[in-house]
Parts: sequence; C-alpha cells; structure tokens
Amino acid sequence: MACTEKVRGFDIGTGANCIYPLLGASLLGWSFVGSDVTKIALEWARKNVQSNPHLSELIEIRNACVPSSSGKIENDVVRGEEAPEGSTHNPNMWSGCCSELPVLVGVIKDGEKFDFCMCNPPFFESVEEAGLNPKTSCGGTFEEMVFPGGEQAFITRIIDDSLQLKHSFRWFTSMVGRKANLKFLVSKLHEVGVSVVKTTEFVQGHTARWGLAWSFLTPAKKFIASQTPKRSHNSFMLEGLQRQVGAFQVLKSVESFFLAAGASCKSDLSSFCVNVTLSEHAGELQKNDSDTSEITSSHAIESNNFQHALKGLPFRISVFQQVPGTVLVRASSLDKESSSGSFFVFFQQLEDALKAQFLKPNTKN
Ligand SMILES: C[S@@+](CC[C@H](N)C(=O)[O-])C[C@H]1O[C@@H](n2cnc3c(N)ncnc32)[C@H](O)[C@@H]1O
Repeated sequence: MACTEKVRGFDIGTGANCIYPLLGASLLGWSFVGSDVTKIALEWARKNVQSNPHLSELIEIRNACVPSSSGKIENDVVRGEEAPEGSTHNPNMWSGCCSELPVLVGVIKDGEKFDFCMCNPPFFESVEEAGLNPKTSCGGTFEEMVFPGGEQAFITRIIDDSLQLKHSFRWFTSMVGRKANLKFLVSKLHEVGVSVVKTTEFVQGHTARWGLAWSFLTPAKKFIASQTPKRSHNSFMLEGLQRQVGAFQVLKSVESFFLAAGASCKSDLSSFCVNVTLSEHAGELQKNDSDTSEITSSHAIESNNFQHALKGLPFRISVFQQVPGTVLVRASSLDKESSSGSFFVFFQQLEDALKAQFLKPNTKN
C-alpha cells in the first residue's frame, strides 16, 4: 500500500452504536466497513452514520448475513428476524443458525484490502451466562451478547477466516473478555503459524479486557506506523469553552484566522466546515492586514515561507460540537497527494490561536 493511502479498518459486529467506525473516522480520518447481523444494529448503525453526513463517505455498514458475492448492499435477511417470504430459495441470502453466519469470509469482497479488522465479540455462550455476573459492565440484547461457544468460538471463527484472508488484512484484532480464552486463542494462533501475535490489557474500574492482534505479514513491515507522518487528517479538542461558545463561533474564528492570512475561504454553515485555499497573494494580503478581530491580529500565520509551502493546497476545517463546552476541530487535506508536514504546522498554529481566544489560561492544555 502506498504511504499516501488512508488507513482502512473493518469492524466486525459494529453494533447499533457503530462507535468504533464513528470515532476512527471523526478523530483520525480512517475509513471503515462495519458489519453486523441483526436488523436493529444494522438500522441504527446506518442512522448513526447518516446523522454524521461529514463522515458518511468514510463508513460503510454491511450486513454479514448476505454473501459478498451477491453484490447486494441493502439486505433483507438478518439475525433475530424471520426471513422474508421466499428468501430461503434465494441462493444469495443466508439462512441458518447464528453460529454458521459468515464473519469475514463471505463478507469481504474479492480484492478488498484492509489495514486491520477489529471486533468486540459477543462474549457469552448463553443468556444464563450473560446474566450470571452482576458486576458485568455489558448491557445488550441476546443477539448482541450471545454466540454458541461464546467469545472463544467467535474469535476462533475469525482466526479460521484469517487463514483464508492472510493477504486481505495487515492486522487481525479482537477484544477478549476472559483471560483463560486469551491463553487458548494465543496457543491456537501459534498452532496455525501466524507471523506475529500481540496482546495487551485494558483495565477500567473493575472490568478487565484484553486485546489480541495477529498478522501473517513479517514484523519488519510496520505499515500503519510508516504512514503516520504522511496522514492527511489531524484534529484537536477545545474543552472547557464558555457556555455561549459553540461550534458556530469557533467556525467563524477559523474563517477569520485564514482570511487574515489571505486565504480564500468557503464556509458551509450547515455542515460546520470551511474549505480553505491559500492564494498566490496570501503573503501580500497579510502585510496589508486590516482585519481587527482578536484572533487575526495576534495569531495569523506568520511566515511567508510557510505560506509559500501551502499555496494552492486546498484543505477543509470541520468543527463538531461534542457536548456543551467541548468542540472537536478537524483538518483534512482535500488534495490526496499533498498532505505535507507544513499542513500540520499550520494546524498547530490554528490550535494555539483558538485556545488563546477561547480558553481560560488554566484550561489551555
Ligand atoms: C458485544 S456486541 C459489540 C457491539 C459494538 N461493536 C460495541 O463494541 O459496542 C457484538 C456484536 O456482534 C454482532 N454479531 C454477532 N455475530 C456476528 C457476525 N457473524 N458478523 C458480524 N457481527 C456479528 C452482534 O449483533 C453485536 O452487535
């Protein structure tokens, strides 16, 4: 994969919240396919993506119940639902027990490549088991939480599929809920001859989980790490904003910041973003800067050399209200070829400027 290409992930069992693709796309600009098998999860995951139109190009929700070769995108057969009349005779549609449902093989399309897959698997073998642990932090429906054989069987399915899809994913990863299962799965991975196995532990309050990752590629190939300097997205949070300051005010300040640098700006207030291009005359305009707003007078882009590096480079700044008092500011290059280091230098300047304008001194870090 070329260094300029974006990271692409596959979230197995993305759930109704579709949380990992939404986070990965909004914070890192990664693209995702999120799969699931229940009607409710698929419907709500799609709704959640549609409610974030700025991310919808980055996230595809896929029904794992329908074989990828069918080419169908909006599917009819889902787990926990009766198949529509006549569908059992349709060879393109799955019908069977949930333990036979496709996980990766049959869901991944021919020739598709991903940097990684991830999974927060259904943890329990039965409803009874799901209800046994009063300390569990999991809440969910039967279909979300239960899989015959529990997480060990589910992740074993991913391992089996990974043997057939060695070249489609750089990394296969999954969350594991029980340490005993982690040991079993690590042995299984060594047995099948993967090149690398990595584990880690996540602890939050009383709940411990483990991360398991494996790859069939040689360890020397650090694909994702090697892309980091070339990534084309960056973001930062403004936290601790005063009540009256929201995404709109921040967006207006972003616009002022770039106008003061002589850039041309096209704002889209409905999707809270501004497209910016530094013109050929950016440096001259800055010298004649007559804008008196606080942000432009003290924090406009300073170096003509630096502006030169960015001339003609189109990029988009998006501002997202997270919760009251917190907004996320994200920059993405609109030119896939030119995600240069200068792009991130200017973004750091924007961050400093916005923090200086909106945050009290003790909340700026
Ligand atoms: C524990 S939930 C995780 C949901 C979400 N990823 C999260 O972390 O909040 C497991 C999900 O896997 C889905 N699932 C079960 N079997 C699946 C399969 N064969 N392919 C894709 N998803 C599946 C369930 O419907 C459920 O939404």
